[in-house]
Amino acid sequence: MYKARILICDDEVEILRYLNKILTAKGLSVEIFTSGAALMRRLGNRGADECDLLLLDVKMPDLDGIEILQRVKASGMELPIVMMTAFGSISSAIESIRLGAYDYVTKPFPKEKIFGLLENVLERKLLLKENSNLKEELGKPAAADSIVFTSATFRAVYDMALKVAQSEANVVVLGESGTGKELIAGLIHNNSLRAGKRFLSINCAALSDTLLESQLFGHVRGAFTGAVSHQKGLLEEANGGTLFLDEVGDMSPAIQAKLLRVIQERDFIPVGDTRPKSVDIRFLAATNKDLDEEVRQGRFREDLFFRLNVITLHLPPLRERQEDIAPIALHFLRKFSQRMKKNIADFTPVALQLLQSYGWPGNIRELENVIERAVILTSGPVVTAEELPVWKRPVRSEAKQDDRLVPLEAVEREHILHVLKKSGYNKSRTAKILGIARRTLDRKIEEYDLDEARSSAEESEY
Ligand SMILES: Nc1ncnc2c1ncn2[C@@H]1O[C@H](COP(=O)(O)OP(=O)(O)OP(=O)(O)O)[C@@H](O)[C@H]1O
Repeated sequence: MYKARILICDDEVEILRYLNKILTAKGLSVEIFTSGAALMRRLGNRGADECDLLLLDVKMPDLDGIEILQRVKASGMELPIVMMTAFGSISSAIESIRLGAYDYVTKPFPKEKIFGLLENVLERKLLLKENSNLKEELGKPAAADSIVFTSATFRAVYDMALKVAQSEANVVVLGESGTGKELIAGLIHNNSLRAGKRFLSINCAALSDTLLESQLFGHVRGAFTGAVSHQKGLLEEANGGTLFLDEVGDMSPAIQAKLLRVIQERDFIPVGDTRPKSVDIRFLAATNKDLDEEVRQGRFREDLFFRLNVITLHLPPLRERQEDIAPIALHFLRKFSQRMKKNIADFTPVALQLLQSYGWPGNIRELENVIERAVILTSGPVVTAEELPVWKRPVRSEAKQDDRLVPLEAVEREHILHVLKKSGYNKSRTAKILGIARRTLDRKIEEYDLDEARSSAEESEY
């Protein structure tokens, strides 16, 4: 039998004694800490791998619970945290949920409340494990990362996502590549009534039509050459939960028609089968295409669009929320230095300024890659400008374009990228518009790493 391990941190000895008693009586393994510092020492020395839950008091004299929560989240440890708050301090409880706490309980609490919570956490942990196994098979990591931001622009989207999470409405998340669409979809699921059920995701652009169909609908034995056994599809696997359709704008008309039927009739027929199976799924979808335009052009079915797009969330690109760059960069710095067992605490002011003045066409995914690379290259305690490839291309945010004096090559790079994007990365057309030879364009694309920018920013447009 699996014995769950619970960490409890509170400066009130009475509470610790009470929790220790009821939890050990249930056969759980408990570790208690009377101060934030003691808890952090334990996590620092031994990590949280074999721990299932942290019960954490919000108010403590040495290190407050919110600060500990932030540190644990920033470190990338996968430890669900339940905050314990005093009666009446609801605002800090809500703040802690925003910062990634799993839940909160208000003191004094009956033991049923704690047991209920524990059951949820443990069940969720097992489900997440299953979930990530399945998702690994599909070649994508699970969306269990924490969401970091400080900007009001992102907060508006975040709050809206939490609001719609409670409803059963289907949601379309729009945004450039790498802006966090899948992360937001995961947030919606985790805060919905379906949170205890599965969250599965599939990239509709990455698979051929036949493969996408059999992944979604499953197939019976002998349905097509190579179908040697019966296989459940994601619709069946996600039953009761949420299915995230990434790059939904790339779905072919044939699959669109089949998906519409699933949403309307709440049933589907596996490939090669004759009997429909009923399903109850919430659909979340994302695309970096302009879906309205796709509908106008007749490439995306209007009826499916309306069914999926009950609510739309627009994720702003990183260049429009410059204040988020530093906290997110720091979050990745901690995550990667911990993973690579390095002790890199910060960026030099110049390095940070470079990160903040760059345009991030590949958004947060590009920032993540840049920081991962920097952590590999850094041997000292801080990341300097030398380790950041963006030093070659100090492209600023659009809004501040006119106030800054930037090198000519930065303007040239930006303009070439702009024309490339507008021409759908058609190099001959771009060269013509710019009035330069195709060879010259190729050279500049290489010099300014524009292929790299394009592959991170425009993958699916390709
Ligand atoms: N606010 C954030 N805080 C921390 N990490 C983030 C944030 N937003 C995005 N990320 C991370 O950035 C990476 C890209 O995010 P995600 O995959 O959700 O983007 P996407 O918009 O779905 O990308 P694509 O359009 O390419 O599918 C992921 O590793 C994700 O965890």
